[in-house]
Amino acid sequence: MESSTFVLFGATGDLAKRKIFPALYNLFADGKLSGPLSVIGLGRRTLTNESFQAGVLDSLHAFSRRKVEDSPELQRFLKSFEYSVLDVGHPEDYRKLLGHVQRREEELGLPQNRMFYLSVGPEFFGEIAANINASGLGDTRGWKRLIIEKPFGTDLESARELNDSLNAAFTEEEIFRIDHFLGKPMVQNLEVLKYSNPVLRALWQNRYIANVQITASETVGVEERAGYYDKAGALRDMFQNHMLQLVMMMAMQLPKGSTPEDVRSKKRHVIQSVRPLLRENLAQNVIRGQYAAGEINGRPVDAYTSEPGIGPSSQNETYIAARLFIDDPLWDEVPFYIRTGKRMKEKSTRIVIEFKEPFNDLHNLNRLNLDPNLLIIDIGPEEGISLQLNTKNPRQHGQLEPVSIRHDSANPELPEAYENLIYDALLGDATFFAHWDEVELSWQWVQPIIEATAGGTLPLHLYPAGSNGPAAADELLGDAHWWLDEPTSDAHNKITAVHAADSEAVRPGA
Ligand SMILES: NC(=O)C1=CN([C@@H]2O[C@H](COP(=O)(O)OP(=O)(O)OC[C@H]3O[C@@H](n4cnc5c(N)ncnc54)[C@H](OP(=O)(O)O)[C@@H]3O)[C@@H](O)[C@H]2O)C=CC1
Ligand SMILES: O=C1O[C@H](COP(=O)(O)O)[C@@H](O)[C@H](O)[C@H]1O
Repeated sequence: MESSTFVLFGATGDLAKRKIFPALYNLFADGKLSGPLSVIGLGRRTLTNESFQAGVLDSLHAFSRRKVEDSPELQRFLKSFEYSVLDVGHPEDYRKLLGHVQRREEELGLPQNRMFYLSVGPEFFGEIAANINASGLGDTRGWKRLIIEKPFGTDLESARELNDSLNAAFTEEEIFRIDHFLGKPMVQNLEVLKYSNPVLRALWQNRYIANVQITASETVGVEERAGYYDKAGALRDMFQNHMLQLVMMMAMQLPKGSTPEDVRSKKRHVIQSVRPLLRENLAQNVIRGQYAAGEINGRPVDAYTSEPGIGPSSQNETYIAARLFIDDPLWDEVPFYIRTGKRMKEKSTRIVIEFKEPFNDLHNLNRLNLDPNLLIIDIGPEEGISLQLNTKNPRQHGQLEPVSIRHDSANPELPEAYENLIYDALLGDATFFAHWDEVELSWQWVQPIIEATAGGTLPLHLYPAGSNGPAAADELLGDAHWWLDEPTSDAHNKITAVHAADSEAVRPGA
């Protein structure tokens, strides 16, 4: 890897503290950052280099997966961090920054490779890119790259505008859009699983797969992010990006030895082939939900509308589920059920593949009523793969029963998503970053949901905190059901009953 300067906008913020500093430290400690390191942190507040370095050290103690002990190496790492005051809207601050970057390049003998990481609100992205261009920061004799965080726009139009403003200063090849789900080891493993296991590879198609279920459930609520979340909702916070990326990663098929371009082209093909949502049947295919008061791990929790910073009549969704189809011969008529929500029963990101049971079709007189074979891919917080098979139980008169074969791959030594992604960006490998085409096509697909929500035609279903989501989401699956949902509490059963009897529990749109 060629050495570079890492210019971090938003270096005094939450993401820098929780994810970016620990990721850089772990890469450094693993010996993955070759040559001298130069990180220049930016923010409006005034900090000396020493106080900035002390903040970096605090964040390592709090968030690094690796134990942090004082050593000459640690001191060397901390000394590579310097700080400059920069207000996004002040062009003179960028000229000052250019002087700072050049001074460090000379002091450390660094090539003019510059990584600009925008860990600031998306409203600043366009202005920063323009100022990088205008100030000369982008005129390098080496490479320049831009890492940006989500959210990438708030709808199709704003995403296009944002992309145009970035393209004025950076080419698509220079832009690395982070979707941290793509940095998770098990997501990165998905493709390998398929091409290196002939058994799975053969089964990865509509002939054998009955349906695919992708769940990202969380027990946390809105926390301190009311201002952002009440506008974004689950649709923009998780669904348009992380969930649709998981669909692409799950459904694409690649030959071994594929290039990053092949991966992106296959992903584009998948998202392009997702059958468009029609206004007429949107409510049968998409379920929006919001958590009511409930109980999580034995503790009572408030309704979303009672959370600090959220209005009592908020119509924002904290849960969304959808049924979608991919119009491609490999996936023809295989439903993909996807859902994500806050304040649910458990924290879990998981893909479940339900295989068809050829003997259980209606015309077969020898129906066995077997449980289907399931392939379960646990992405987090526990990582692992399980296969559910049917076998005879000799102690139960040879009765058939399901057994699970499981491999747990959790390992605290494994790099975290941000480490993987920052490392790849430094190498210039864009495989696990979202290409603009994927982002644009994802917004295009969710646009009818945004419009129906704004027009009040997509109802908002309440679900009790601590449940598996609104009962209406079960109906998406018809005769099938969500696999591996933990049993729900009485509260859930009660509210399900209320759903049926009392239209108060289903709020029509705003
Ligand atoms: N935190 C998280 O877990 C996640 C965050 N993100 C995204 O990452 C980005 C950063 O989030 P987060 O760290 O949480 O946000 P914070 O609000 O914690 O930090 C914002 C940062 O931006 C800087 N900043 C704000 N205004 C200006 C300005 N006018 N000029 C220069 N710097 C400015 C602040 O510095 P100062 O106050 O010193 O000016 C601060 O360093 C956002 O886009 C967010 O959506 C994405 C996924 C997860
Ligand atoms: O991007 C986001 O992801 C987190 C969930 O990520 P995970 O890695 O903890 O599963 C979510 O809590 C947050 O609202 C969202 O912005």
